[in-house]
This record gives sequence, C-alpha cells and structure tokens, in this order.
Amino acid sequence: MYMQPNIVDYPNTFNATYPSRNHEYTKEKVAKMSALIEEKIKHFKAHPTLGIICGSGLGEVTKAVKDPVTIAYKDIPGFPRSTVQGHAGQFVIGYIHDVLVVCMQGRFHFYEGYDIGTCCLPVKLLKLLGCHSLIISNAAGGLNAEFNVGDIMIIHDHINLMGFSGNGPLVGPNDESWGPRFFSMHNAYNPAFIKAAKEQMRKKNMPEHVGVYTALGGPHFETVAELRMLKSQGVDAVGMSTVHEVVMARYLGLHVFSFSLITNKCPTTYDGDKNVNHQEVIDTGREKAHVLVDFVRDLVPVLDSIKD
Ligand SMILES: O=P(O)(O)O[C@@H]1C[C@H](O)[C@@H](CO)O1
Ligand code: HPA
Repeated sequence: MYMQPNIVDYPNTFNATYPSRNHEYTKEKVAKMSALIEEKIKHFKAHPTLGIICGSGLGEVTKAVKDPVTIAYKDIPGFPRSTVQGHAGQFVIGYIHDVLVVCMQGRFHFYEGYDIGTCCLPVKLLKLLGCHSLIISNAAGGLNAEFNVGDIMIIHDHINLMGFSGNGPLVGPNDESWGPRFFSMHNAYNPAFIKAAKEQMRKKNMPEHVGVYTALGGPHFETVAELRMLKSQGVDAVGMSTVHEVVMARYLGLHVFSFSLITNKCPTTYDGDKNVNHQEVIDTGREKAHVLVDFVRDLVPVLDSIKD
C-alpha cells in the first residue's frame, strides 16, 4: 500500500527545489487571498460557484457580467502579476444571469517565468472561493484543417506535453487536504458540460468543433516539423496554457469545461508567409468578443445547474 509521507517527513524539504512551487501555496496562504476577495464581495451575500479563466485577448467575456466588482491581482499580497498583453490582471466578480461568477482577466504562463505550480495557484484560489466548476478558455492555433480562424473548439481531451517530461503542477510534496496524490484524468473535461455546450452551438448555428488541445512551453510559436508531429498525434489545437490548470482543477475535484478560440491557423507547410504573431491572436479575440460573450453568457446557467 502506498504511504503518503507528511510534508514534514520529506528530507530537506526546505532546501529542496521542486519543478513546481505548488506545495508552497498552503491552505493557510491561499485562504488569506480568498478572504481578501470575500471581504470585497460580501454585499453579494453569496459565494461564487463558477470560475471563468479568460485566455489571451478573451477578457471581454466579462462584458456578460452584471454588477461587476473588479479586484486587481496586484492588490492581493502573494498573488502573481500578469505580464502578457491581452491579460488585464484582474478578477471581475458579478452575476451572469443568476449565477455568481468569478472571472480571471489574465492567467499565468510558464513562459513568463512562473513555475508550473504558480501558474495553477488561481485554480486553488477559485476552489477556496467556493467554485464547483470552471470554464477555462484559451487562444489557440488550429491544426485541424476543418477549423477556421474565429471558430470555437470545445476541448474534450488534452495531451500534457509539459507533464510528460515531469513538469507537472503536482510534482513535489502533496497535501492530502487539497487532493489525493494519485487521481484519474479520465473524462477530465466533463462530458455533460460538453453535451450542453454542443447543444448551445447547434442552437446558435455555430460549427460544433470538439477536439484535443495541447500546450507547449512557449513563448515562441511552433516550427512546421513540430506542428506536423503534433497533428500526426491527434492534436487539433495548440496553445501555451490550460492543460496544467485542468490537472489542478481535477485534483481539487472541480468540474471543467474548456474551449479554445482558434485565433490562427498553424502552418504545416513551408510555403508562403504564415508567421503567427501575438497581435493576430489578440485581434481575433477582439473581433470575436461578441460571439464569446454570447456563448459564455448562455452557457453559464446551464453548466452551473449540472452538478456532476
Ligand atoms: O492564455 P492563452 O493560452 O489564451 O494564450 C495564448 C498562448 C500564448 O500565451 C499567447 C500567444 O499569442 O496566446
Ligand atoms: O499557434 C499557436 N501556437 C501556440 N499558442 C498559440 N496561441 C494562439 N495561437 C497559438
């Protein structure tokens, strides 16, 4: 039988370096961050039940939020800062229909220099705030030839490339009060959420793309050879986030719905001038803001009503 060592039993815990700083984000520390936010939203007399992580350029989803309270990341001691254009670096908390949501306008990426555990700290905070489910969005390059720029792809599974090589958020000492050492990633993307989202897409005459996402470390975009390899392995969309957040969410017992906005096509041939750039990613997000707002606004009450 596997015996979980207590954090204090780890030899040299305080000198050891782990690839992830997750174990440093203790219940006590994250609860302080959560308490600070709770104080600012106490007039709602409820806790948020659904968290929304906005991808690059996708922060306009918060336009769907009524009576918003905005809290800058910099005003929460110990919370990281957003350094990427298109990530405002603030929480927006308020109602979408009758669901109290907490949106993150900005996430943290490995390429910003944050370790993978720090990239996932927000997920722990959303859990302590009372969320039972998350909508995790991202901007991604489309590898599937059927995807057009501006389409939404529902993520039904991922390939954890950074985790393959041991760079996972949960590497290091485990605190069982957050979640178990070992857990399943089977159906990590809640099938009931996917079904509900596909129904929304059908009603709205949107293409019903469902696919596999992977994240690379970035910040550079991919070579043609890398993209060909990913495509041959069944990847439909490529980005630089989300995967590790979903690992953390499942560890914490949160239900996940995730989607990519296809902001560019990934070049798998050498001809032509097909340089992907961040501005294109941001611009597509802005152009499609109305579609995203509409999609998320109608999805929130449906997902919130599905509890398992
Ligand atoms: O935060 P996401 O995953 O939406 O951001 C994507 C990946 C890179 O951070 C950036 C590239 O333009 O967009
Ligand atoms: O083509 C891409 N590759 C990686 N990440 C991305 N984020 C938006 N587009 C892309």
